[in-house]
Amino acid sequence: MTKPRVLISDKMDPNAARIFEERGCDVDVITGETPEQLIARIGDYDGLAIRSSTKVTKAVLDAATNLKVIGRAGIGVDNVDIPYASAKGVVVMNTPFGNSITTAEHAIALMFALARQIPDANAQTQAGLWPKSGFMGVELTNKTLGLIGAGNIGSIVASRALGLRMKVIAYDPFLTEDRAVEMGVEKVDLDTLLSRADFVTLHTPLTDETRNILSRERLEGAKKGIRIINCARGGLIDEAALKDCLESGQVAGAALDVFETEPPAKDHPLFGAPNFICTPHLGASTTEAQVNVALQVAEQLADYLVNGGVTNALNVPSLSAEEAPKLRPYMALAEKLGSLVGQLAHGNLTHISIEREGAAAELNGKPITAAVLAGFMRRYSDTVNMVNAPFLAKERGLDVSEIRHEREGAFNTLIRVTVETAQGPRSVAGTLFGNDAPRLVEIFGIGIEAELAGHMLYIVNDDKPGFIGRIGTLLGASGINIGTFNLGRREAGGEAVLLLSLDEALTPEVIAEAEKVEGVKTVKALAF
Ligand SMILES: NC(=O)C1=CN([C@@H]2O[C@H](COP(=O)(O)OP(=O)(O)OC[C@H]3O[C@@H](n4cnc5c(N)ncnc54)[C@H](O)[C@@H]3O)[C@@H](O)[C@H]2O)C=CC1
Ligand SMILES: O=C(O)C(=O)COP(=O)(O)O
Repeated sequence: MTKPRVLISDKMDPNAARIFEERGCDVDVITGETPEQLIARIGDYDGLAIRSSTKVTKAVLDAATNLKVIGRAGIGVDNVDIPYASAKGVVVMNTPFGNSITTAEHAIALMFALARQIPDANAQTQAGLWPKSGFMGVELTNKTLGLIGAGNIGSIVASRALGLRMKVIAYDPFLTEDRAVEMGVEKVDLDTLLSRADFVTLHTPLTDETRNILSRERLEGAKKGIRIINCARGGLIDEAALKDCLESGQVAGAALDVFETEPPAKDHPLFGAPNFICTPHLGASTTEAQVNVALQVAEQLADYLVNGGVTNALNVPSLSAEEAPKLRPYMALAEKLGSLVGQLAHGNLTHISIEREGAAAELNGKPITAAVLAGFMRRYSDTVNMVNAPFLAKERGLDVSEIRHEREGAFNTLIRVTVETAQGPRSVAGTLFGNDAPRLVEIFGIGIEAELAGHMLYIVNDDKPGFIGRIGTLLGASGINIGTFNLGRREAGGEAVLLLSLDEALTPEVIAEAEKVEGVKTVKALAF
């Protein structure tokens, strides 16, 4: 088997490359390239490991013809076009916790630096001045800190600020009252936060909702003398308005680790503004955090490329280490059932339902549904996988329903996939033998027991003596070897189904001959 190839395109702790190699991947570390250079190179790789410098645009993804997974050694993924990656079937993962303490500590460091004007005082002192009277600071104790975004980093900042005896208030539409109490913060709306906070610190992702969240209007309407820290993303604050507010004294100080455009232009309007300090996107830059995220991203990417394990993915249901071994045979079964129904059902299919019965009902349904859709959507495209199948299904207007039956039926675990056709509903169902061997047990209402693999021949016929012999003779005369032979029928003498696994693909000529065999109603070559 050829080894998966991984490109590390941003500076990363060397542990990442080591882990990739140990886990059976070929790895290249090529950083600092232009977008054009990356586009020229990316087609060679199965995996891409990045930080915030590499921009994974539509053009990069179009050129990434072999790419299966992108791993962000860090948290923010606004540098990746995730909807387009999803449409292309590329998994996007991040490392959601590896640098959160480090980034929270940077926000606290910047808060102290603002309160005591440390960077300026340091520069002037080292320049030979002794500006003891020019740097009157403020205490943090008893001041109010306003958190915008109270997720992982925001909550660490809150705990540190509470330790500094600050009062912490938070604006986050997804923060529950219970969680706010647990964190020791007061949940408020954004206007209240800005009217009460002495310091404001931002910890949200950059999204359409959060872009420009500190707009000119909000900055001008905030409590006079507020101090602002942004270790999240440029684009959250109106930079031109911030400069005006610093100059007017409306904002008493601002510390930015991130800019709308990085690196910012040499003549960025904020440079030189009063009480403005900045760092070059250093929030995650500690030895500890960089080792954490490098190890984690390499483990996650290698696990996906080598074993199909999915951890911390942003566009596909994750499979935890505990559930992955249990779910994998179900996903194989689900994909085969989706593929079977997709190959057999005719016409414009607008509805698919996925029922899980018995033990299957207890499992995480999302990966199972994604696997059914991956199999099913192959009737429309060869490049479908679990990542893009749900998107493609939505694009085609396919209505997907999921049903759980806790009770067991004839099998202790079962998945049934049904599509609505012009002739009515058509179902196939399968189970696992010995917990890990997928088996088809029902096809369009007829009980059968068959493996679904490789090349297969599906025939619906009248249940009459001599039929099996005639088909066997035809295949033998055509030089096609039969692997397994499975039969099912509605009732004796009624409609019957024959499902054969074959050692090679059927030719159109053999199919045409099979259609002529007496008693045959339907013939279809299947491939899994
Ligand atoms: N400067 C740096 O080097 C680093 C920056 N970051 C940035 O920090 C951000 C936050 O990271 P985490 O706390 O780990 O993410 P998280 O996902 O744990 O928390 C984000 C919080 O923002 C909240 N949120 C979403 N929309 C909001 C809105 N419209 N208004 C207010 N709150 C909203 C969410 O509910 C969530 O609680 C990342 O997205 C990343 O952009 C992260 C690491 C390093
Ligand atoms: O993890 C994040 O979101 C960060 O912003 C860290 O960025 P970096 O990996 O230091 O370029």
